[in-house]
Amino acid sequence: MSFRQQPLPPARLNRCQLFGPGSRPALFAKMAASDADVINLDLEDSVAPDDKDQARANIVAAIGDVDWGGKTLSVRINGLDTPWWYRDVVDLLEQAGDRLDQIMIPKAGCAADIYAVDALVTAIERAKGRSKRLNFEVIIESAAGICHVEEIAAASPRLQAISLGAADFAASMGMATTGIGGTQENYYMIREGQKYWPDPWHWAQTAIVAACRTHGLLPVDGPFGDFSDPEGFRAQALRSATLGMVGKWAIHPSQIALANEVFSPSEAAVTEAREILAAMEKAKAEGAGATVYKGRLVDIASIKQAEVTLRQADLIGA
Ligand SMILES: CC(C)(COP(=O)(O)OP(=O)(O)OC[C@H]1O[C@@H](n2cnc3c(N)ncnc32)[C@H](O)[C@@H]1OP(=O)(O)O)[C@@H](O)C(=O)NCCC(=O)NCCSC(=O)C[C@H](O)C(=O)O
Ligand SMILES: [Mg+2]
Repeated sequence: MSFRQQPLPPARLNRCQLFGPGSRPALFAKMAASDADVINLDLEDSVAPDDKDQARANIVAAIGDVDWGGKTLSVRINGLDTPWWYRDVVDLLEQAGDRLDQIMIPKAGCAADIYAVDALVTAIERAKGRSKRLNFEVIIESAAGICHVEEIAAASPRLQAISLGAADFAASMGMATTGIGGTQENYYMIREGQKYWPDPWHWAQTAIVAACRTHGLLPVDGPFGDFSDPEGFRAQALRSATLGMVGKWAIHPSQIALANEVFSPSEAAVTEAREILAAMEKAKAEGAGATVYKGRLVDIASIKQAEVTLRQADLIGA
């Protein structure tokens, strides 16, 4: 371990982030009643340009009017390359109540993008005497974003989470696909006549996980567009969880239970984590730094691995 300790991410659940367009207020109560840990009301790409003002007004009203329970409530503002984003920030901070927990900044390309939003938010918070600090989450979904992901992760103490936006990322990278996440038909290898399909999102995901873990943020997998393919969603989510991501977006209610299941440690995983800690306690009492558990090596690093599972289980109350 470096002299500098790796900070822990915020201690809150982020297994599923449910999105809904700000232009469809009829969905808001359904989103609030769902099992998603995080709600993302959208002002960006699911809202047509002509509907931006109405969507913003819908969201400002709903932040106070709807009972969001214990969920993390977030609004995705428009990108910094549009004429809408500053009005999104101003209206949300000046007109919506304190229930709003965070805003999501899309298409972050460099640390200065986050700095700019931070400066505006900080000024409004001071001017209006807002006591609750607004948090940020960002989406990495461009070539510039992935190149600068580490500086973006370090850009503001308001930052809590970073997601991969597979659709815009694919477009920005010039990837030959219109799929949003998941297996890509033409991304295959051949061995002894058999095709197999590697994961084209792997590199971007691991870069995001590393940047988040370095700076104590929550790494999140973004959308899986084909909501008629639950097995495809589950496969993608399982890969993301294995790589260290803590959750995934849902762009349809049918994806919420899948995300919650994949990003909640199973009973067997929790039992195994507890047994590893017990085995290491025994080893320590006997003066050993390593021991054998179920025929395999466990050592001091295994304690930290087990603690990852147990921290998540504690948050869920399992
Ligand atoms: C995808 C949808 C447009 C589908 O809407 P709809 O046709 O209404 O779906 P269903 O008829 O199957 O709905 C069944 C019931 O579920 C309710 N519903 C639908 N969507 C939601 C939702 N998001 N939250 C809560 N409840 C929802 C319907 O009202 C039906 O209810 P009932 O009649 O009572 O049974 C729609 O799901 C949708 O708009 N999804 C969100 C789209 C979105 O926000 N997209 C932005 C995020 S993805 C992105 O931006 C890409 C990213 O940035 C990147 O670059 O990768
Ligand atoms: Mg996007």
